[in-house]
Amino acid sequence: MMMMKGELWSNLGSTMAAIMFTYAMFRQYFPPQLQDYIFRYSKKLSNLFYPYIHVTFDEYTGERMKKTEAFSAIQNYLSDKSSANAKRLKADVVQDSQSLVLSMDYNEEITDEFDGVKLWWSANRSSPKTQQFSFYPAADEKRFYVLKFHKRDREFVIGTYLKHVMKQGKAIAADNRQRKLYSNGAGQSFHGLRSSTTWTHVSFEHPATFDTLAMDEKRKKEIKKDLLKFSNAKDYYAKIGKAWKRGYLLYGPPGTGKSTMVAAMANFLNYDVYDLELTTVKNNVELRRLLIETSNKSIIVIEDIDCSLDLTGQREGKKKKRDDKSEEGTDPISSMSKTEERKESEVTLSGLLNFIDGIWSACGGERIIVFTTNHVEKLDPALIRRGRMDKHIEMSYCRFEAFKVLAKNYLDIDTHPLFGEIERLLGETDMTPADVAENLMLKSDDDEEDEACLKSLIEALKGAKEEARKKAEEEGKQSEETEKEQSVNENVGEEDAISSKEVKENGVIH
Ligand SMILES: Nc1ncnc2c1ncn2[C@@H]1O[C@H](COP(=O)(O)OP(=O)(O)OP(=O)(O)O)[C@@H](O)[C@H]1O
Repeated sequence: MMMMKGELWSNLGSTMAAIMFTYAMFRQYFPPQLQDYIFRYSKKLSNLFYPYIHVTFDEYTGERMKKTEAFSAIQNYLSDKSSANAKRLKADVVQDSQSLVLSMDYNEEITDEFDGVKLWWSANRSSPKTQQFSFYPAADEKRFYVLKFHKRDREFVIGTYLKHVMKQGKAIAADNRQRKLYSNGAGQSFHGLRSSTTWTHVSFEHPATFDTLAMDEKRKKEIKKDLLKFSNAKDYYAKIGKAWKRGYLLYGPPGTGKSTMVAAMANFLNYDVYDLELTTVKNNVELRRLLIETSNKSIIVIEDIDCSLDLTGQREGKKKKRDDKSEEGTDPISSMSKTEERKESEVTLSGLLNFIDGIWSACGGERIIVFTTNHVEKLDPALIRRGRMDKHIEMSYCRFEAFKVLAKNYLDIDTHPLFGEIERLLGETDMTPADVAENLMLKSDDDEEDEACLKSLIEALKGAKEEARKKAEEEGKQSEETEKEQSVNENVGEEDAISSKEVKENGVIH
């Protein structure tokens, strides 16, 4: 046995020596052109017998070194398969440093199978010219994926498989995407000079969904259908030549769930949310800049539109008064800024409408704009006409259907003997879902607590009903008194008219 091992080593040694000797002879006696020629043809010859095709996908492309969409999609596509198949993995932090994603390490290969066809993916990087020890990749290091498949599958891979990889990769990216809530706050201020407003963001983690939204099931279904239809209608909007945008107007009393509805919409469509606070936007120019900066797949919300926009021209007047007051005795720098601010125009209704119809329509797509208001009657019809606000949704007081959703969310119950009384009271009393929810908040884990919550809701509903009755009574009394006063005034007016007539006729002047 020992003898056989020794023989093997000596044979290997002599073979290596023979190869090296032949290679040295070849380099020494063959001219470089001939060497090139021989290499090229030997490669062609070997290709005849090598049945595989290799496709390379670089991470960056072009002079501006833009990250390729294909690389990102492949990275996402392979992340799932890598964690199950690859032996060596590397971990990356994604989603605003909140979760780890595993992918195959460099020089690792994994096998994929699609429709019975076998393919091999490997992750690679080119060795940098400037070698130095560092945790960070060298600037000239290039990363790329290589796909290997049999040449008989060429058509299938190019026509079907790669499309599947791209689609899957993009879908995984959309699922993993950490959505953001943007808000426009004032930028840094320098010596009291306010700089322009900018978007700042935090991750969007509102838990509201259509399942937790207290609303009639039929209306929820209708809204979800409308949203889905919009998000899948890219081709339709292109065909009819309209910008891929949709406007929603949410109106109803405070606490009926307008903000909750926006969150549910964003979670349903997987969109970012831009909370646009118009009162901090200096003028139309700034508004235009902010709107242009919004990204696709987003909901732009303007809450309480009646309070934040100069719909009646009163805002300017109020602001001027405020500025005049505060300018008295202020330092020169801050008073200069206020004078400048006043010279610039405020955000106006026409400015906003122009952006909705014009600029906003011309840049990007897949955007929803939502206006919310507690006083729909105050809004200018021009702002909410169909075409601008395509869908008007009334958020109303809590009725029994909506209550059942809240009872399920808060108490995890579908039915209870007290539901009958609650249904009757909700039909007779106006209470917002926010107030109903307040009563359903559990104070302990006690099983008895469900009943206690429902009883406290019944008491609150009875109280609200009584209050509404008293209010209606008082209002009735007041209107009676006003009517009486009016009729007295009318009588006095008539008497005065008669006496002045008499005076005229009798020609007596006192
Ligand atoms: N329809 C609803 N479904 C579920 N929860 C609701 C609903 N309406 C209100 N709530 C609860 O009440 C709270 C306040 O609701 P929300 O802020 O959405 O009301 P709003 O109509 O936007 O009020 P406002 O006009 O004052 O901004 C929410 O945090 C939510 O818990």
